[in-house]
Amino acid sequence: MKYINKTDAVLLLEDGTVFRGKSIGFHGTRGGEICFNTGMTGYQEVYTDPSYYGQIMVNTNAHIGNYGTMIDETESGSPKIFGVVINSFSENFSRFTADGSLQSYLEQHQIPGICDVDTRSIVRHIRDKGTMNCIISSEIHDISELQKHLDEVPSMEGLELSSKVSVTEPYEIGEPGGIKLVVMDYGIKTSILNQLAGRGFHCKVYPAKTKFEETEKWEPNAYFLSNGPGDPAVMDYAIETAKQIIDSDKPLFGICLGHQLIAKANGIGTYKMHNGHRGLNQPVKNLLTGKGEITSQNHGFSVVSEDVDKSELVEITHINLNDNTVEGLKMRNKKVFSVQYHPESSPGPHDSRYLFDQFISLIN
Ligand SMILES: NC(=O)CC[C@H](N)C(=O)O
Repeated sequence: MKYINKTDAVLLLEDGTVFRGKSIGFHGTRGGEICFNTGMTGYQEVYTDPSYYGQIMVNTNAHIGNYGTMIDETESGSPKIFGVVINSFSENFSRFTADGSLQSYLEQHQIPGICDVDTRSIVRHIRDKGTMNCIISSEIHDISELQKHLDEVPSMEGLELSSKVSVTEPYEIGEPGGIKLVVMDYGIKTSILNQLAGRGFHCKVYPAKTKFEETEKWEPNAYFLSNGPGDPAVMDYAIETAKQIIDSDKPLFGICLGHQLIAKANGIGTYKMHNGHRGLNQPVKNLLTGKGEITSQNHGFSVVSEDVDKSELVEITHINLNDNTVEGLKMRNKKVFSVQYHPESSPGPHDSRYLFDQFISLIN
């Protein structure tokens, strides 16, 4: 288990904390928002989830890379994370279906990383101090020099990123003849589309900034707002689209960023969390059924619970059992609902996939 690239690497956090380790992936320098994912499996799905665009990922699972990479396990065409922070990185891999090593995958897509660092202490540090920016480098070892590059990394708060990861042209997926569903692509994961198409939806996926009037020309039966990166509060164009869909009275389902946009369209605020929820075992309670579900999550912003309590139009359907944050919403007199977590759960447990069936029942 040896690395091709054994040069020294540095991880510098916004508060001046320095971690030193070895370089993995692409030899270079890149900054982003540091966050951690507690999932024990699924590193490739996580790295290719477009919602992670702009973020540098600390994997709390100690061993990463040991089962290689496989093209069928991507959530988009390329890794969207800006960098990786790993404890024990394995360049060798063992799985007969793998088509390459994680090292070559990261190199090919120019994603830098650092390994041989104490990821437990990094996570404890950012868990206490909160989310912040960071920079990884295997070429600049002088901290004051690296600091200048880190200063140029924008804050995630106030950043619109969906237009950087959305498709550029509309395309269709699923069975013609099925329920016609407009999917607004704010950075959609492939497995969400697979869940929808697999249930017989005929989806037409539109670029993030497509106007509602344009999507209506296709005469859809329902709408879907996808997950995606960035701060929902500054996505005026998408909030406007959500308002128009709601006014049209067509059924609407939103996941993660889509959920936050539905909240914003109803005058409910969002805020940046101290630390986001990123992992595969977040406990959620469905308040409508009283049942619990273990969920897959990836978000750094959340919906203001007090604003929902004051709203006459919207109610909370799901809450997080760790911290009571809002995990699901529905509109009282409309066929509109959303969840903050990821029911497609790739990776993660499949407890929440009933929500896709619920969407079909709502439409019918
Ligand atoms: N997975 C997502 O859609 C993430 C939504 C949003 N960018 C957040 O961090 O909260």
